[in-house]
Amino acid sequence: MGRYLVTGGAGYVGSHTVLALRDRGEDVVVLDDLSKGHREAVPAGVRLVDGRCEDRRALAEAFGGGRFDAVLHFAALSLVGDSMRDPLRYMAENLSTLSAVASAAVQHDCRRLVMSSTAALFGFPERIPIDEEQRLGPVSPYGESKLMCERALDWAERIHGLRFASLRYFNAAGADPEGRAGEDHDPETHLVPLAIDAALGLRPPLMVFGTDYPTDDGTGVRDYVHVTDLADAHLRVLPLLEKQSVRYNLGNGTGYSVRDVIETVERVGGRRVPHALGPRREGDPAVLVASSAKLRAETGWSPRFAKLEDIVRTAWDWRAAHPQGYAGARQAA
Ligand SMILES: NC(=O)c1ccc[n+]([C@@H]2O[C@H](COP(=O)([O-])OP(=O)(O)OC[C@H]3O[C@@H](n4cnc5c(N)ncnc54)[C@H](O)[C@@H]3O)[C@@H](O)[C@H]2O)c1
Ligand SMILES: O=c1ccn([C@@H]2O[C@H](COP(=O)(O)OP(=O)(O)O[C@H]3O[C@H](CO)[C@H](O)[C@H](O)[C@H]3O)[C@@H](O)[C@H]2O)c(=O)[nH]1
Repeated sequence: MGRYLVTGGAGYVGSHTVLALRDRGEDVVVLDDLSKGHREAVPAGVRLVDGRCEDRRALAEAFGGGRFDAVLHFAALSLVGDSMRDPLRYMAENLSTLSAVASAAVQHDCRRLVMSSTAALFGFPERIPIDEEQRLGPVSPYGESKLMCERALDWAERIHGLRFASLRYFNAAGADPEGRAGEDHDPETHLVPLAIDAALGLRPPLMVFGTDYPTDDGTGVRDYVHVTDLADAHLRVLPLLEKQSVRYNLGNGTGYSVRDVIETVERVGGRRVPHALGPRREGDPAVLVASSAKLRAETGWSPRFAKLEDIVRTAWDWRAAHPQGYAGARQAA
């Protein structure tokens, strides 16, 4: 059994990765300030340190209980639109959060770290699918902040021997297939939960951002990857860190348009998705689809939920069972 620290483990991708680690019998500590995450998303048997990654006392408490085999770092500000309004906060906070956690890891003799990176590193990509050789060119402070984090880790490796994996997720979606966790953001900006909530009548009609993209149906195309498959990728890169640091683009490799997502939600849920057509959202590329060939070849990773319909079904089931998200679980407790 190993010991792992998961920062941001009360959040969406982090909590699903905590479940994957626990399912494997690992010992897990979560460090999360609950600014976006939920206490109820941290499963029983996992210690939650409620504090900020930049806070020395919280770090000392998290690292205090014994040596970690690796740190999985999810905690970050992660809203692209928000970052366009508050660029310096995004740059400063995402870098200082990563730096504080990486320094503490080195100090406590843990030299393995996995970081959540993003497709936003590539900005408006030159070619589809996007492999690791493509030019990095973020077009938002959020993307830029994650690129700075990757560069900081390069230096930490050279100077402190801290090995790292940077996983550049494309569009995380779906929920734990056993119904133990799901997506509950406030504000919610992601397409799949917004479309589901519109269908369930939990939110206003969905606004389709742009119908004049150079895509088959004019709407934006993305690579939706199941959150449990993302969690699995984290587990699979851990053994590689014994030898080297790695960077992988992480998606299913198939693009679906906004209209595809709407139709899929309607099919899965058996209800209409009320929606209106609107202008493009500033900074949105037309198409983002990953090549995860390198990850597949080097770790054997392969998505269990390759079809959009299967991803959407898990998200639908969780939301239909938790119309108030984790707040419902709080009231029931
Ligand atoms: N969701 C996606 O589609 C997606 C895509 C690409 C990359 N990412 C990256 O993956 C990671 C997880 O994303 P998510 O969707 O699960 O986000 P999330 O907001 O659900 O989770 C982040 C968690 O970190 C916590 N947190 C934030 N700042 C903190 C701090 N300074 N100290 C302690 N805790 C802090 C929040 O309370 C939250 O629980 C982020 O780094 C994000 O940038 C997400
Ligand atoms: O209300 C909405 C929300 C989204 N969209 C469209 O749906 C697609 C997906 O949008 P999301 O907001 O769900 O996801 P993004 O592709 O914008 O963002 C994702 O990829 C980014 C990198 O580009 C970041 O990593 C971010 O965290 C991650 O969620 C886009 O074409 C977007 O224009 C709509 O039409 N209406």
